[in-house]
Amino acid sequence: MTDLQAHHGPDHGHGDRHGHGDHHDHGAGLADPCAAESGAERQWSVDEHLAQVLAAVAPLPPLELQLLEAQGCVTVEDVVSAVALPPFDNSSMDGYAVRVADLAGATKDYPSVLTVVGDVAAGAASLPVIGPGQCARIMTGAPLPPGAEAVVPVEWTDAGTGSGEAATTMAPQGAEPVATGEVRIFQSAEAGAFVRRRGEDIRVGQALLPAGTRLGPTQIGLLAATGHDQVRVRPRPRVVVLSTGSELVPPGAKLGPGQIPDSNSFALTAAARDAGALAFRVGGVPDEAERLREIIDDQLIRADLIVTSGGVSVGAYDVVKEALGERISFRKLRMQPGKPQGFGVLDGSDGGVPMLALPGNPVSAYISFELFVRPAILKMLGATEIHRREVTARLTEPVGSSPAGRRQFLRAAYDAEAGTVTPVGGSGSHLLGALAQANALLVVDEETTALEADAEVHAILLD
Ligand SMILES: Nc1nc2c(c(=O)[nH]1)N[C@H]1C(S)=C(S)[C@@H](COP(=O)(O)OP(=O)(O)OC[C@H]3O[C@@H](n4cnc5c(N)ncnc54)[C@H](O)[C@@H]3O)O[C@H]1N2
Ligand code: MOO
Repeated sequence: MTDLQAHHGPDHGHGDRHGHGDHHDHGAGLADPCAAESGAERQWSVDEHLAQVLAAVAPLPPLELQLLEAQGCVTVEDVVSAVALPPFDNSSMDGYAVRVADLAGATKDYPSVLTVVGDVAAGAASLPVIGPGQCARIMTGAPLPPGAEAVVPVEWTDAGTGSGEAATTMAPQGAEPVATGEVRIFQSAEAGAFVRRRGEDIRVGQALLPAGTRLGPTQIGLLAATGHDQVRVRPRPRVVVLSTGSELVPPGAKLGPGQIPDSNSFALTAAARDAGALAFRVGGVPDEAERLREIIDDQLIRADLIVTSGGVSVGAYDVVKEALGERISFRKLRMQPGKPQGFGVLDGSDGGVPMLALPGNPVSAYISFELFVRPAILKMLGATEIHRREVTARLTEPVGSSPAGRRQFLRAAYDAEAGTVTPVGGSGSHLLGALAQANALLVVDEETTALEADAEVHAILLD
């Protein structure tokens, strides 16, 4: 017995109600493999297993990361702005920087005629001083020159062409851009018109992002805009994903008799990345315990978490169990799919490395990931919300049978507008087609063996 096994909860040895009318449709009319019961062996609830997994993982120690390395990571301290945004008063339009008194009463028929004393492009370092009767050509984002109080867009002017017509661009076709001479302005403007004021977005000393913020594109943009090139976050957990099975070949390879493409390592690696991990896919490992042990021991050096699929049941070639039976705990969970699971903490060179051994059936592996691995990754990331959103919805059609004593997770389509959930495909753990169409998991609790249409149900949203 491993340490983990020694931590079994109070119902150790109770077994469950499984096996007593515990039949459910596996979608393809096959007998339920989960229905075979193994005597009084203790079975774990979903919540007990999850609690043990979460107790064994901790938020990773923080690091300073370059902004783009920190995407998807969670900040560990409040970030305060040392600068103002915008950093200086600047123009929001291509046009002319003016003094408002010079435009009093300006109209199409009686334009104000101003002398253009300079040209201010975005990034301009030296600025002309605008005196009475003067203006400067100015571009969007360029600093407002001293003396100017407002900007008029080029469309309110003749752009210096002398034509008396409103301009459509700063450089009318066929004409040279004019930053000297005179410009006619056909409308008056208020002080501050088309000027973006220093600090109107962010003030110096303003809190930008509180500790615990998950950095998405907009937060990264804000950090860059306020001059941060690095940010202190918890790094992404490094997750090594391994699939086991001698029948597996890489997708795209020619299939020999009995062979199938390895899909789990792809789905699980993608799911780990989606959760915010830095995931490494280690291709299918054949059912050879010694080989698997070597590979896992090699991976320990770079892993914060190891996830395997397959080889955890009771078959003759259940290689994960064979290879690691002494180092992690294997148990049965009161859930469908996902009954057989392994979990433990392996000794790494730099401390313990949690390992979750998920069942090989592709739907079981994915749903197990959603329920146990994803929250573990999010906890390591330091996220405050580690679970998917759950909703209550109205079931559109009956669920004929659900195994007693097991929490069942059915693939489902959730319609947020209608507030409904509809099962998609059967409950078989090999039915990947419907999984790819599902956006939710319909949860049928342990006590419920059938559901009527219109029943109020719980669903876990997958996106
Ligand atoms: N006698 C019993 N047999 C089974 C039981 C049981 O209680 N008694 N449980 C069944 C349940 S439930 C599950 S789930 C599976 C779990 O088995 P393993 O984790 O040992 O998985 P494998 O046997 O390796 O594979 C199962 C199935 O999935 C396919 N598979 C595996 N890996 C991949 C992959 N990377 N990509 C695509 N498909 C994969 C594999 O070919 C098998 O068809 O055990 C039941 N049996
Ligand atoms: O139903 Mo198994 O539990 O296919 O994962």
